[in-house]
Amino acid sequence: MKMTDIEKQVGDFRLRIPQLQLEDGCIHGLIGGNGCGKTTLAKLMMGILTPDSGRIDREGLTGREITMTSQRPYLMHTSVYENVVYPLKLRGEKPEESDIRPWLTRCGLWKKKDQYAGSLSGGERQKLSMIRAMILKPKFIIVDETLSNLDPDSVKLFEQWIREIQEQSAVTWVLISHQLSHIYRMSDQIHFLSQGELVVSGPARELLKNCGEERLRAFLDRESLDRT
Ligand SMILES: Nc1ncnc2c1ncn2[C@@H]1O[C@H](COP(=O)(O)OP(=O)(O)OP(=O)(O)O)[C@@H](O)[C@H]1O
Repeated sequence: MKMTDIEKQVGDFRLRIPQLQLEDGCIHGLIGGNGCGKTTLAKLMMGILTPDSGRIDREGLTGREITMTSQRPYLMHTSVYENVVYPLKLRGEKPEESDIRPWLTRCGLWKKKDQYAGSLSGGERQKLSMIRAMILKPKFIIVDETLSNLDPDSVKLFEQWIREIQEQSAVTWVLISHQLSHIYRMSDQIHFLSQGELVVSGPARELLKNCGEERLRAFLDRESLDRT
């Protein structure tokens, strides 16, 4: 996906993306402070928002090939199992229990398959939201702070899962997170937003270890101070 000269106003906030290239089949980390525009940018990628000006080239991706999960996932008022099955049925598929079981088993939710989804814990809801996105086998997945409530073992599990999917099906991932260690472990490319502007993009290791860009340097210093 490629964005050029994008501007988008929402309320008092203005997002500016001069140039953003999201290479296919890579894991992209989208970072920046609270309110800098990460979710707004993700919604533009998804097509939930349209830009006021500029161009988005989705390079042949159709709407159903792009999926987004959020920090506070919207779940249907039914069971865990039905929450996974429903989006597949909407696509005209007729999934068997044996299609669903491995996904829920791997993240520990199979034993809760008949439980009302609204009664899940915050972390369990996030896991269910990830499953709902991944099982649709999209080509482009945006994960907006969706792993933020997971315990370290569960984060590891999903990190492994994301890598497997990327390697097997060349899926493009956009990970939005304030957990820089997660971004550092996972990302091929980093994109840093500051106050509504895309400031710098590039290879993750280079930018996170050794970046001369002043605003990114200051952001990384503040984040690591917050963690001590
Ligand atoms: N519909 C809207 N109306 C008015 N302001 C909005 C709207 N949507 C977003 N904003 C504002 O745009 C700014 C960017 O919001 P956005 O959710 O994109 O930030 P973010 O980088 O994802 O933040 P965080 O890290 O806190 O999740 C915020 O100041 C927010 O209040």
